[in-house]
Amino acid sequence: MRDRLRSIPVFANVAATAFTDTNLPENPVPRVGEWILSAEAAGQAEPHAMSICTVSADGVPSSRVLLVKDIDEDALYFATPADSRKGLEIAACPRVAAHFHWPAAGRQVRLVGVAVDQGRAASEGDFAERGRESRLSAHLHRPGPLPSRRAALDEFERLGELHPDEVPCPPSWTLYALAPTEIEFWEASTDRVHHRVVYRRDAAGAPWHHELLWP
Ligand SMILES: Cc1cc2nc3c(=O)[nH]c(=O)nc-3n(C[C@H](O)[C@H](O)[C@H](O)COP(=O)(O)O)c2cc1C
Repeated sequence: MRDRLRSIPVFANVAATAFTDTNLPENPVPRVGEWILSAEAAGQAEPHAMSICTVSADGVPSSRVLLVKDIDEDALYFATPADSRKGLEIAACPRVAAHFHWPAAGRQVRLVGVAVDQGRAASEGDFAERGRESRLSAHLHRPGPLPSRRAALDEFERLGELHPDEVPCPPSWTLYALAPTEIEFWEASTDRVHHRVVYRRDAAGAPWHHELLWP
């Protein structure tokens, strides 16, 4: 395994860098969206998927992948059930870390911030924009173990019959804003002298400061 893993190419698709010290915006949040779109243009599948790490009340971290639904000047938005593991952990500790890796673009972004519940109207608005199967599958979220895959398939079919037209938004479906206080942009360079810049601010809404970091 060791030799096999060490033979896998890295940064194979790195293009000429567009990341320059003179091209740094004052507000880095929209730049995350720009990097998502340029990763898509570079051929990255699901470039809007980020891993997000939460922490349990007793300090045990856990991470999973979520889709980013929107980005504005101040935050990234994601949606998930509030009674999921991540939702319960956010309720106990809203501080989260998130991460994108776009191999097709040779880039990553790391974020630290707080997750903020956007309320029922925004959550229902997000739910309404999901495809029918995704709306139905949101109703399959239950606590505890699943007895068999058959049970989930049967329940999915039952839900489809129960809701032939409109699929109601589950009360726990929640749109969250991830308002970052730290964002680090990383871009590979073929000479291995990679680029890093970190932005920090004291709180959401406060001014951003940035500095370059050693590779
Ligand atoms: C590409 C991808 C996108 C996903 N998008 C979402 C999403 O937007 N919302 C969500 O609740 N789960 C999404 N999931 C599933 C989560 O990764 C996770 O398995 C699920 O939400 C349960 O997480 P939890 O037990 O940590 O709460 C996605 C998974 C993948 C691989």
